[in-house]
Amino acid sequence: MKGKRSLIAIQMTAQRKRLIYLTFISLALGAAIVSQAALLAEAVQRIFVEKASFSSVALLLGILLVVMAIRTLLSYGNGTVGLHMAATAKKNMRAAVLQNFTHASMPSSLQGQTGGKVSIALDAVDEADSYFSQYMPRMVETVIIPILILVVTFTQHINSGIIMLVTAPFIPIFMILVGLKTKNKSEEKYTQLAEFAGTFLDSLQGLVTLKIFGRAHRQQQEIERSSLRYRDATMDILKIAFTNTLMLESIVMLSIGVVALELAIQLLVFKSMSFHTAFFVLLLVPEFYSLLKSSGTAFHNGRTSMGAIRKVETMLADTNDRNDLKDQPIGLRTFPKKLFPMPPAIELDNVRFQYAPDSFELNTGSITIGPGDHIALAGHSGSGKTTLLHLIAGLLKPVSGAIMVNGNPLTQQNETIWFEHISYITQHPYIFAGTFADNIAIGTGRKVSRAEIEAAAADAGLSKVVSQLERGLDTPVGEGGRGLSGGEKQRLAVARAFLKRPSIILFDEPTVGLDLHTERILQHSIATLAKSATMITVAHRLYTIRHADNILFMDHGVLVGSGHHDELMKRLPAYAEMVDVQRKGVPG
Ligand SMILES: Nc1ncnc2c1ncn2[C@@H]1O[C@H](COP(=O)(O)OP(=O)(O)OP(=O)(O)O)[C@@H](O)[C@H]1O
Repeated sequence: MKGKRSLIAIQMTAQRKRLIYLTFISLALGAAIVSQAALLAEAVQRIFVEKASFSSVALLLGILLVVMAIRTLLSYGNGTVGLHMAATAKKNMRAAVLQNFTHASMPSSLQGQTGGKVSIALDAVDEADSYFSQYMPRMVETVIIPILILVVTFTQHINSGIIMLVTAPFIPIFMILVGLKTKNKSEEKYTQLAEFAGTFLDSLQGLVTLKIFGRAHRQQQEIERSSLRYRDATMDILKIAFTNTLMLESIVMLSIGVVALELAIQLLVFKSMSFHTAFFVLLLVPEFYSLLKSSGTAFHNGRTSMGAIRKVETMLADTNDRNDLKDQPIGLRTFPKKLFPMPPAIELDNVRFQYAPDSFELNTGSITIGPGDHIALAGHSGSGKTTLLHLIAGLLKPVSGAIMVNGNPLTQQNETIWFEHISYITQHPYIFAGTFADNIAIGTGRKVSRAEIEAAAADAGLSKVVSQLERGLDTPVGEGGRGLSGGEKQRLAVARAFLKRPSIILFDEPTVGLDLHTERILQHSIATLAKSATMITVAHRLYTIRHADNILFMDHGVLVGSGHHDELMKRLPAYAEMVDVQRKGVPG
């Protein structure tokens, strides 16, 4: 965040033109307010003091009406400019948040609770509204109009001007004191809301697990506690708002009273001023304080908004830091495509990786993967197979060492082009709410025909499953693949890969759960897909390990050996032991 401009400053610069409009409208509004008071004072003077006929003041009253209409229009204009500013600012902020989510690196996407992120993207951005729609227009008005009124008052009656000058600062001082507290409270409110949203979504998604473990009631209490914390934070802000209003009203009433008293004494006791001047000043004084008062309310809303904007800012800064943008792949146009004979040769040169300091560490040593090789990553649970797969995929960045693709560092490849060549079939592929066909079609960025989707489904061994469904490929699938078996989800992922025809297949083999028939279908489809591709499999089945061109055997984050099955059986006791356990325990 150091040296970076705040979100508000960025928005203000982007909307400089509207700020200039606000300034001019406020100037005109100030002039209209003073003119209205002057005309009204003149009309009252003529009608009630000088007893002038109606026809002689008709023109004056006409002008007064026009000025009042202009004043209304200017107020409306100020509000409209503020609303436009708020709409643009919210649109920009939401776009920045969405851009941040879509460009987030793998580790960054995995951090934090989904519900919390959604709440910041929606609620916190919405809360930013009043900063631009109310706070800014009122602040511009407050800087211009009260000064204008004060100058006019001084020219009419110095004593009233002095009273106004002395009492006015109490309002901003009070606003600042309250505002500081409000901003902190508002940040707290958004932390509570994000926490509440996160807990709520998490509980909804894990409802079945919670019920099975008899934790539903306890989780319900946790949601209740979380919602009460949010309520308390909101009530704290409301408490400040009510106290704020009470204090502001008191200051304003008292100040107007003092000026009115002073005017009355001058007019009636000392007879040192005319009725016209006294009435003119008396009309200006409430305008002066009402502007300061409304800016006080706007200030409170503005500070609440600032707390929300600060939350958005922190989230953007956090993910930016984690994404480490300066290390992101280079731009699309600068990438030379000829460096990409596919499938590529991949080399790992002493790659070292850690998720966090003092945590699990991965050291690969030197690994070479030839074009079209079928590699099995083997090792005990937690030995770092998936981490290595993510490094090769470019989803994680090495702390030191390099992953070279066709002789070029992977970190310098363009992410979009690199991902165009990869299919990653995880154990739990994400299935979106939609139809089978929609879910298969996302396998490629290009437009695909129905025939292509049907062919991909058939290649992935889904034809039988689909034919048994009443609506076939148009059958809706629940969010997160609800209603599909683990094998069906993986086959859907394979169908996506058939559409894409990747040069590199990264496959996280299912550890458990598939029946022999489904497993054969899956193996067969993946073997077809892998014919013209490099395939790197996190292998749990002995069958897969034995048939690999090369086995990379990992132990506690270190690549302890590589080679063919027979070779490793002779050379590596740890490998032989793992195979032995597999043979005895798990069907290979
Ligand atoms: N996102 C993460 N943040 C921090 N540590 C992680 C993260 N992902 C994995 N780890 C840790 O890194 C180590 C290696 O995990 P990894 O998933 O690579 O092992 P694995 O060999 O694939 O295991 P399995 O066969 O059980 O899937 C483990 O100790 C794990 O706790």
